[in-house]
Amino acid sequence: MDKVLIRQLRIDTVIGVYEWEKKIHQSLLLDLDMAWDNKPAAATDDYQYALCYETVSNRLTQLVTEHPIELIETVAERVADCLLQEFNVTWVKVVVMKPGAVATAASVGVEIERSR
Ligand SMILES: Nc1nc2c(c(=O)[nH]1)N=C([C@H](O)[C@@H](O)CO)CN2
Repeated sequence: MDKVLIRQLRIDTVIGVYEWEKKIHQSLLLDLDMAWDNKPAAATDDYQYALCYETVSNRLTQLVTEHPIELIETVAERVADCLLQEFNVTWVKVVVMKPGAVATAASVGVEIERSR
């Protein structure tokens, strides 16, 4: 299966369940695997057939930062839903990491796979 990948997309936003977290910005790091047939873009060298990783990155940053969110699970689900609905992706793996959330862990996060 062909994919378009985004790695370590940093999104600074209001995220967390505790009151103190609702007053600050914290970084999330997103890894995205998106099923996409890359052959048409490669065969024509035409951008219109490509899933634009820049457009996706900008849209997801807007989506995640537009409202405060408590759980990283909610972030992952909203991101997956956006990719399936708005970008015509048929399968996606979304990893959302919240580095620094647990002082004794390098990072913590969630991973989901969704399809339509
Ligand atoms: N499974 C999850 N557990 C926790 C989350 C979360 O989003 N998903 N969030 C928190 C707090 O916001 C934490 O990150 C504060 O350091 C705790 N557990």
